[in-house]
Amino acid sequence: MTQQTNSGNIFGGLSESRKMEIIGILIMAVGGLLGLSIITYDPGDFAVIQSLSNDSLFALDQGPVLRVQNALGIIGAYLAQFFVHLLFGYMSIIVPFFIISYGWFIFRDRDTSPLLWTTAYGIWSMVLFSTILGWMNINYDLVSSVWSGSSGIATAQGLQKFTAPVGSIIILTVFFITTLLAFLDRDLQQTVERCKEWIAGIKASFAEWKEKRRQRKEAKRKEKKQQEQQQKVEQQRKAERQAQQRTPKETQPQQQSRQEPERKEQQYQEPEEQDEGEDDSQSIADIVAKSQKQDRERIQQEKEDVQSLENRPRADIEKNKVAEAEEDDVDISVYVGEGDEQADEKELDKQNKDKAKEIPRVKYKFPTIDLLDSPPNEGNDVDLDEIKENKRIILDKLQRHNIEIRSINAIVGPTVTLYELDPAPDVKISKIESYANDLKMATAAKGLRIMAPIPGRSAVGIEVPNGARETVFIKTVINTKKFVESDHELPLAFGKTIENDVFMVDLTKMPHLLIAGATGSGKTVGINTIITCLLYKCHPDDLKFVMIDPKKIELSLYQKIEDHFLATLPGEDEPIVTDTTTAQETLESLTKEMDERYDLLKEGMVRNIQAYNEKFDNGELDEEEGHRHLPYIVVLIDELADLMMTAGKQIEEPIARLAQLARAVGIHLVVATQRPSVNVITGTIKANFPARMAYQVASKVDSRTILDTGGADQLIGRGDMLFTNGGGMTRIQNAFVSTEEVEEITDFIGNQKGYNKKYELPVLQDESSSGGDIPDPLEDIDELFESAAKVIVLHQQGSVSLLQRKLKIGYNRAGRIVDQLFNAGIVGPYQGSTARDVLVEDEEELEQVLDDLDEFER
Ligand SMILES: Nc1ncnc2c1ncn2[C@@H]1O[C@H](COP(=O)(O)OP(=O)(O)OP(=O)(O)O)[C@@H](O)[C@H]1O
Repeated sequence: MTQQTNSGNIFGGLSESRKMEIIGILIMAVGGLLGLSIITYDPGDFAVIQSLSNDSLFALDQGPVLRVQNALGIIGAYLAQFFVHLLFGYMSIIVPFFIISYGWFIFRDRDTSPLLWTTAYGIWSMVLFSTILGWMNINYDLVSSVWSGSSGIATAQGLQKFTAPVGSIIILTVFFITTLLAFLDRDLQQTVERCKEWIAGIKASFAEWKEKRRQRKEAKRKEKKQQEQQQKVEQQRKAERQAQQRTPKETQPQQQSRQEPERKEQQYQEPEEQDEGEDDSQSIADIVAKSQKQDRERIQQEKEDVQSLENRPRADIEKNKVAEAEEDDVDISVYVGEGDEQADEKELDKQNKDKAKEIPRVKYKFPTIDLLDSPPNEGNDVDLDEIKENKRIILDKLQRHNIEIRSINAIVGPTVTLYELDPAPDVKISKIESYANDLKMATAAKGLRIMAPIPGRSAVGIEVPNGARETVFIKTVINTKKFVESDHELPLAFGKTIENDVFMVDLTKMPHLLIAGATGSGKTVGINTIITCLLYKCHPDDLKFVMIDPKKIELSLYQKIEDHFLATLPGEDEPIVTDTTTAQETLESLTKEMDERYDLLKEGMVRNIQAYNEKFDNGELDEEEGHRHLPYIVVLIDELADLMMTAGKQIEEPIARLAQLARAVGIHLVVATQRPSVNVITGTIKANFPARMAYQVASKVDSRTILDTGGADQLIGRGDMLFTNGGGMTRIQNAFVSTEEVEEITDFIGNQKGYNKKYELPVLQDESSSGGDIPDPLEDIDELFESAAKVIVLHQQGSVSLLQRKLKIGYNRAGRIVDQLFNAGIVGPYQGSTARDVLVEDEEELEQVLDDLDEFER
């Protein structure tokens, strides 16, 4: 009794799952043993068993039993006899297979119902196949009865009796095919799908190949066109030279210097051409070409974006309608844009903390949001009386000129209010613009700007400055979700648009920025806004600034962040560049840094700095081979005019070169000037800076110089600005960052321990000295060396671009030849961006030098 209870307890104490596991294992064991007995079936075993008496069967002496061949002994022999001999031959192996499957499902505590269909299908297949094999056995004696079993043979015989051999084989074949199809069904569909995908893949690759071929053709066509243009220029020059030969000799240098800018401009305008014919520079040219293509696409995209901004349906701000008035017969609706959603006070700090943790190279804390001043009074107070008064004046003026307006929308921005006039259908919109001065006088508004029509719309826009303007505090711009959550590499939030939206761009996409504005218009604050945005979003590992400030005071506040964020020339004590010579050297060193970065990109087999850094950070590029993490470099120049006045071309050239080529390697320029005249913002500079920011300027001419159109002369100062990136124009109120705020931020960063070693720009010496990397003249001498020497002596000008043009070779090769000419004493040392002196006077002297060289070689 006690025992029973105990045993009952033993089983009762087992969990349900353990019971299932035990049952599962037992079933699998049964299946396994059955399988073993079937596999080791021996037709002779049954005769052995039958010859045994019952006594010998159970006798302790196992001698006769050992004569049974089946691995499972007598039991195995019985089982195999039943399944293999009597039932379905070796096809019976399906039975233990299913028993094991059921055992496994039970062991794993899985639902066994999905096995039902498979079991039914398995049994049917077993019967069918044993019958087919049986049919073969009886008709052709092809297979032994062990494969079909007695049951298979019996079924085949039965079938054949009623349907004759032909009928039976047809029936069996049909059953066979349908059974096979039932099995293949799902797989077949998948196979078809896979085939379809494969064909689609081939089609896509073909289309891609076609597209690439088209692009190649297009590039070739452009190249050809450029060559033709160049040839034309050449012919023109030839003609000019011929003319020169006819004019007195002393006028030549002047003419030459007049031609020089053209040539150099040309050089910068044709980057793809520079490396033509040089294998080693192909990939750099590729990178440049690709980045330029991306620039073009981006500008196009931005054009569309800006247009869509301008075409934005009024419904966007409709919900913020604050008033509607209908005193006279013209409706006016007043709107105030809601602006962007503010982020949680600590969100940016938290995000920055996480970012800093991810970069262990230096212990760094991002400046916190509480360093920035909160606005004293949030929101935009709308002066309805002022708006009604302005409406009255505008309507009054226009009606006097018989211009009928149907309705007016007033959109109140931080600095100006935009009055959108909907003229009657018969009114010629351009007519309104001609009354701009009248309107200005009537509203007594300084800086009234008319857009007739508003781009992309059939309305006329009149921007009238608000009586009381709102300061856009930098905190209200930085602490928005738009800024905090932005994934821009170098995010810049300039300020707010007329609709109170934060205006944001990515400097990496612009890719350089030209800023102009009269003194006191807000440029320096604008630059501070740019730096502040970057400091709040970028880690010092990813960003360095090069600051050039000839005015000496504007950027001096940033000296404190030198150990973290500033890049300088090696051995330079002053972190902020203030004199022209150092500025020139710094810019040239930056072009060298650019070239070095291109080489690194080429070696890393990537096309841009992001991909390169990703590869480097993943450990795919070896530091020992010179690879390094490349931070973005933002070059800030606050007062280009001062530099241009003293160093002219020597400043212009590296700026233009950087502006044209440096984008892909992460060097971006922000250049500001208070003198937007054509000798400061030259054609070359302008051509390479599509993104421009104009603060208030003195005249329409200045506005045209910077924006290619008027408008900046109508701005009202203190951060009121127009921004264009090649597309439309957006009026923005620049966010205000005070000197105190900048000090707080720079103190916060400067008080932290920075990098042990500052980020140094490359040394320039290599290029100018005779030793170093420059090849020995007697070694690996270029086959065009002699021709190059003749060209240089003939033109008395040691310039790389001259060789490029005359010998139709790439920039790198021409540079190498000039170095060889220097080593051979034919040209003088490197002189920055001016051509080298030619030390050989005429061809006769050159012959002598070349002969000496030949002798020396021998
Ligand atoms: N975004 C702004 N919001 C409010 N006030 C501003 C803003 N920007 C500039 N100001 C005001 O205008 C003054 C002049 O600005 P800022 O020094 O930036 O001009 P600037 O163009 O750099 O002049 P300069 O070329 O003479 O250095 C500032 O002291 C400030 O009071």
